[in-house]
Amino acid sequence: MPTLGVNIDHIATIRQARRTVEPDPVAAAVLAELAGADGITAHLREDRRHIQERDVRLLRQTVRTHLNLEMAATDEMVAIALDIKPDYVTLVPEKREEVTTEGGLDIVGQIDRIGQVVDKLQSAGIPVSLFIDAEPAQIEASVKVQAKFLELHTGRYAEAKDETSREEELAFLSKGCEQAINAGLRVNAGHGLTYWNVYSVANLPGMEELNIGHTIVSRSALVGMERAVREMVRFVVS
Ligand SMILES: CC(=O)[C@@H](O)[C@H](O)COP(=O)(O)O
Ligand SMILES: NCC(=O)COP(=O)(O)O
Repeated sequence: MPTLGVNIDHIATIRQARRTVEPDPVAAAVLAELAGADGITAHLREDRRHIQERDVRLLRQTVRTHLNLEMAATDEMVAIALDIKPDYVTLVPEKREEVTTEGGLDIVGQIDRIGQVVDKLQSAGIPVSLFIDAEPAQIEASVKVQAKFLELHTGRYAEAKDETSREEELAFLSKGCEQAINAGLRVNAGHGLTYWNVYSVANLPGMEELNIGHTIVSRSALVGMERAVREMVRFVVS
């Protein structure tokens, strides 16, 4: 069975809604580890809409499991990664206007650039994972650039509207997972996974780690609501 990497981006999204200091994603990472997370994932977006550079620097000092830094393959991000040295980097595609990451990274279309970034990071001792759709050509290209890991994008599976398309998407992920493992890559997966759809992906043979964020942050806001209100009632009504 795979391990669980907890993505704490959307704790930071709540903080950035007020540009204040709470809730701190670094504190959330500590609690996630205490609850059994095997790794912590944070995506430092170019537009800094949630995670800030300060968060990644503190996470580097405090995370006791492993820190997976998701980032675009830009010079700015490569410089930050080389300085902070996360346990591994996941290269992801980014569009400023998107609500969330749409589709996987196109390795085929920018093989030279991705190859250079992978080489630069891995030569500095930072293993690289590529966040891609489970397309055979993208997997072959990922082997060519000598990435250590793939993260298969599970967004289409998660958003499937009916059982038939969900099964098709699962079969697509399963084939991709098998192709990548046979080619010597290690395979993670993530995006849009929830308490309701994670089971089948977690059972794909050879899957190493699932990175899950939004659904965990959403649930923590709800399961924590009663306690949070009770605590405030004690201060207000006394
Ligand atoms: C690449 C990816 O899947 C994660 O970064 C996750 O989606 C959280 O970040 P966003 O919601 O900002 O895309
Ligand atoms: N790479 C996927 C990730 O880190 C978490 O995605 P989500 O669960 O927030 O959709």
